[in-house]
Amino acid sequence: MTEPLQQADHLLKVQSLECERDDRVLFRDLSFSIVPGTLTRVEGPNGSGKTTLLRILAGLNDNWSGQIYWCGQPRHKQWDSVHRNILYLGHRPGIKGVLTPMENLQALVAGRQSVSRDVLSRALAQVGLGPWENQPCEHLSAGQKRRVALARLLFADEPLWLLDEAFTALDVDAVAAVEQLLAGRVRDGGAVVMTTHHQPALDNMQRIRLGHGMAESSHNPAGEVAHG
Ligand SMILES: Nc1ncnc2c1ncn2[C@@H]1O[C@H](COP(=O)(O)OP(=O)(O)OP(=O)(O)O)[C@@H](O)[C@H]1O
Repeated sequence: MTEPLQQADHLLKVQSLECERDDRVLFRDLSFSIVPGTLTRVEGPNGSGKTTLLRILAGLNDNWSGQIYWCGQPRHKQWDSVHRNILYLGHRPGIKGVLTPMENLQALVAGRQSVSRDVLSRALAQVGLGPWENQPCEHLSAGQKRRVALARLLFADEPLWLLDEAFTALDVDAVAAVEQLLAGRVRDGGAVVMTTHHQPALDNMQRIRLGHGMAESSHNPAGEVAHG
């Protein structure tokens, strides 16, 4: 379980963020806040820096300048809290092909919670993988592999989820199920930041737009507007 966070009006606060790659500015002077109970979509064309931004927020990319605060304090002073309280799912499913969905899910939730095999089995059934529970993942389709990774979200109690292309390869029913999961998470006070080329059927999204050398954020449900 995660520990209580320090009181602050935001989980993440980003100020004047700049990132250059291959001598190209991906974004500059980008400022926004991520507050509890909100959903934020990072938008932009291919190559505009969405994955890069998400990895920076997760602390997986150091190639940036600016300020990043976590719960009111400079992020670099509290990596333990950051790592405990942020869930990052990358655009690749991040599962092992030689392992079964059950074994992958056991590995994904291990270390945070002790969850029985029956509970994991129900979670796999919930994401439509019941019949494939014990097949090696290398024999599954792209969408089924993505479902294995997304089953992890059913056990995720981290206050901030960073999801890169979570809808990729999912069929219509699975997309709707993930949307419901995210909406529920936000209703419960969690925060979600995601990249997706799919237009989610979700209300009150803050948008961060990247691309064409421009970056801006808009419609912060918490009332704060920042721009690049
Ligand atoms: N490992 C890397 N080394 C160097 N440059 C990279 C690397 N990964 C990505 N880039 C460059 O960084 C830029 C932004 O890539 P990024 O993956 O963040 O874009 P994106 O908006 O997520 O794209 P997409 O919509 O295609 O997923 C691209 O120009 C890309 O060429």
